[in-house]
Amino acid sequence: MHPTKITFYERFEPIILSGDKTITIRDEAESHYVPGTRVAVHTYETDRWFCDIEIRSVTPIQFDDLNEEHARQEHLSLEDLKRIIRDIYPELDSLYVIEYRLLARDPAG
Ligand SMILES: CC(=O)Nc1ccn([C@@H]2O[C@H](CO)[C@@H](O)[C@H]2O)c(=O)n1
Repeated sequence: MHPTKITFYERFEPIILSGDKTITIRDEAESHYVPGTRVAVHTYETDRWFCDIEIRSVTPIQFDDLNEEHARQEHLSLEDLKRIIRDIYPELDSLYVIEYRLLARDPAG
């Protein structure tokens, strides 16, 4: 079964809902999303739903190959992106770029 839910740290909610953040970078355990499928987005902290996304692609990436284009799609500087990924995944080099588009957001949010 393909996964139909993903969580994000709450601090990224505004840039996801504005459409400025269009990728997330995850480990192998979270790499099994299927392009074309709809996924519910919840906050990591409280499991609150805040939008749905459609998966566009899932692409393997090595940490050392992260570039300015990934940073732009994360709405971060490359330096900040690398620091954040090192905080979440210390010592992990094999990562996955999950590209998505915003489908629906909570009208009350
Ligand atoms: C449980 C768990 O791992 N949750 C994660 C993991 C990653 N991310 C963000 O995705 C991008 C690349 O990693 C960065 O913007 C990260 O902060 C996130 O919001 N929540």
